[in-house]
Amino acid sequence: MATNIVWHKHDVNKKARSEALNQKPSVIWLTGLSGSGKSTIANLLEKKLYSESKKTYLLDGDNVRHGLCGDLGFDDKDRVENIRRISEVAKLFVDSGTIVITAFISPFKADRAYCRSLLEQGEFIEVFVDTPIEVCEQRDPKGLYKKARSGDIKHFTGIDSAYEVPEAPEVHLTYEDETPEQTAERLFTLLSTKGFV
Ligand SMILES: Nc1ncnc2c1ncn2[C@@H]1O[C@H](COP(=O)(O)OS(=O)(=O)O)[C@@H](OP(=O)(O)O)[C@H]1O
Ligand SMILES: Nc1ncnc2c1ncn2[C@@H]1O[C@H](COP(=O)(O)OP(=O)(O)O)[C@@H](O)[C@H]1O
Repeated sequence: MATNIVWHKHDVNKKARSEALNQKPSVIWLTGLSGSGKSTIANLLEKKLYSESKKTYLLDGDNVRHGLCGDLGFDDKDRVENIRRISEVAKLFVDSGTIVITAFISPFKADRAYCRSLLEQGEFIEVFVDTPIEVCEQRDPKGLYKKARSGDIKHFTGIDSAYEVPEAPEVHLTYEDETPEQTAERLFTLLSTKGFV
């Protein structure tokens, strides 16, 4: 625990940075099972925002686990720490004026709520990518469900590790509704309606 530390207030702040970028920062937090479509949707949404000259950053589970969270595994304790670190990073990006998109399974309600609690009212937009496990398992883009079923991977979400369904997400996506492109377009429209872009 760090002690004897004080918070420094800087003159160039979130408001100034946001005005310079002509956008309002936020976190679009995609949550759902492995293979539900988080990365696909996140990537398309970022491309759309980028094409509109918006400053964005995409934090993606697999990528972050190569570096910042490379020391963490997949038991409950490590998942909690994973999302805690991501939340703190997302907050820093928001302070920089950036629109952050995150694509983590983030299976626990309390951890998603933690990120929300770090931000200002309205800045956290929870998007539940509600693809049933049968569909995710059929897609199995990385072959992980196969490995989990055969016991090669332990603590796999939806098989022998929990996923707590969001109770009141800002956006609830059911996989049959639309293509990933249409979903990204809809999320962009939502950001526009809410005045973020
Ligand atoms: N045991 C187990 N359970 C779930 N997922 C696993 C596991 N082992 C490896 N992987 C791969 O790690 C990606 C999930 O990492 P996250 O950081 O998003 O997970 S979590 O939010 O901490 O639960 C996940 O990525 P996505 O498929 O994109 O969700 C998997 O590729
Ligand atoms: N409506 C949809 N939304 C998102 N992904 C879809 C959809 N339909 C099919 N897919 C496919 O499902 C797979 C989802 O993989 P991915 O985006 O890596 O999921 P996750 O990041 O949640 O693990 C991709 O191969 C994607 O092309």
